[in-house]
Amino acid sequence: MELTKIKEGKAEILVPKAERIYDAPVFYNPAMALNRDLSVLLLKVTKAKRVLDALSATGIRGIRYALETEAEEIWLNDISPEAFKLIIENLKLNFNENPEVDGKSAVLKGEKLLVATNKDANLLMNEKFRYFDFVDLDPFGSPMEFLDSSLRSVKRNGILALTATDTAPLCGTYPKACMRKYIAMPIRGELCHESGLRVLIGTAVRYAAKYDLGIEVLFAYYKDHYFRAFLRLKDGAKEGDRALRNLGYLYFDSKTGKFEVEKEFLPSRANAFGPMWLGPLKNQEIVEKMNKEDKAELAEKKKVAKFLDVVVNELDVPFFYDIHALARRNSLEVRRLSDIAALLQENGYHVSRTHFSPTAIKTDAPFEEVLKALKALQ
Ligand SMILES: C[S@@+](CC[C@H](N)C(=O)[O-])C[C@H]1O[C@@H](n2cnc3c(N)ncnc32)[C@H](O)[C@@H]1O
Repeated sequence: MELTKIKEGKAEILVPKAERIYDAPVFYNPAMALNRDLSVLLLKVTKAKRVLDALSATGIRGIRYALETEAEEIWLNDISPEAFKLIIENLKLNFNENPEVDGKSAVLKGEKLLVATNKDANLLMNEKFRYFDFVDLDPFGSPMEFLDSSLRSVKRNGILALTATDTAPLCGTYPKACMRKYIAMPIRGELCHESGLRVLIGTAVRYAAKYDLGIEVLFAYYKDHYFRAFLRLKDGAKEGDRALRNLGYLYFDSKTGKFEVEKEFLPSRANAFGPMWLGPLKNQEIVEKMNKEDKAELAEKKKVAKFLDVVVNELDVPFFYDIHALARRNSLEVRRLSDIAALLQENGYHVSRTHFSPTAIKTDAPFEEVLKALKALQ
């Protein structure tokens, strides 16, 4: 395999040379640098010590966690033998020491303990029962096939980080695939990214509940065609019940763009989308701390700062009004978000931008008020 050296954050990583990322024998996607940056910030803020990068590929994620956070014991795993070899090379490159290799595992004991393994992630996570403070699942497509094992492998009160790149099922392009993977009905159209994220979290909540675990969403977002959720497990049957009470359904009138949500275990009406998580998508203290962290060494510092600014100021209410879609559905002209926001604020409502869409607002105003504001500006 022909390799080239890249730098991301504090890590130097050997990655395969390839025309297209999916042709490479070991996967590396530079476009996911922001995903890794945000994960580094969250790890720094939550101070997790024992971390598993379960689907590690080149090792870049786990190596960055070791170099850029307070994590003390970092495991890097991949089922591919080529990836395992490359992880070992990348450990040597970044820590200037040779790991002790024993078959399908390699250990590097220095200031931090680094363990590379070449196993099926499900097998490893089941072996390491309630062992990790933080488990990161960053797969091709859906994380669902690893979800059960990861819930066993994270300590009770630990953190589970999920990436899902299967946006076509979660955004309703392939509803059957969403029903199979997530046991939920997705929605298409302007709300699909927030809905897809909430379906992903809702599924994790339902899986966790059977272990008498609840979930707190520390931070969840959609960006660049992927979903990401950092979920804190909460120990106990009561916590499981509490999390389930945040599940519910979305109803959408495609003629007007009016949406409604209901927090119920079962839908009360026909044409419901879900079940999905309708609770908060962030812990305000955590995202504010992430935003205050020093970003100088991050790979995408400017993009991270811009993105977190929106997240920190975003109203944490389910769903938003995409002004372009609202105008189109109601045969109106598009008007500036700031003008609509000003009218709503004059009437005592809260309004913010949303990271889900540059052409949308989040507000606690009812649909009719938002429509009235848009009409008043015609
Ligand atoms: C999207 S890549 C991971 C990218 C990496 N996390 C990063 O940030 O660059 C997914 C990886 O999962 C590995 N993989 C797929 N199925 C696996 C399994 N059952 N157990 C362990 N690794 C697996 C693949 O070999 C691949 O390297």
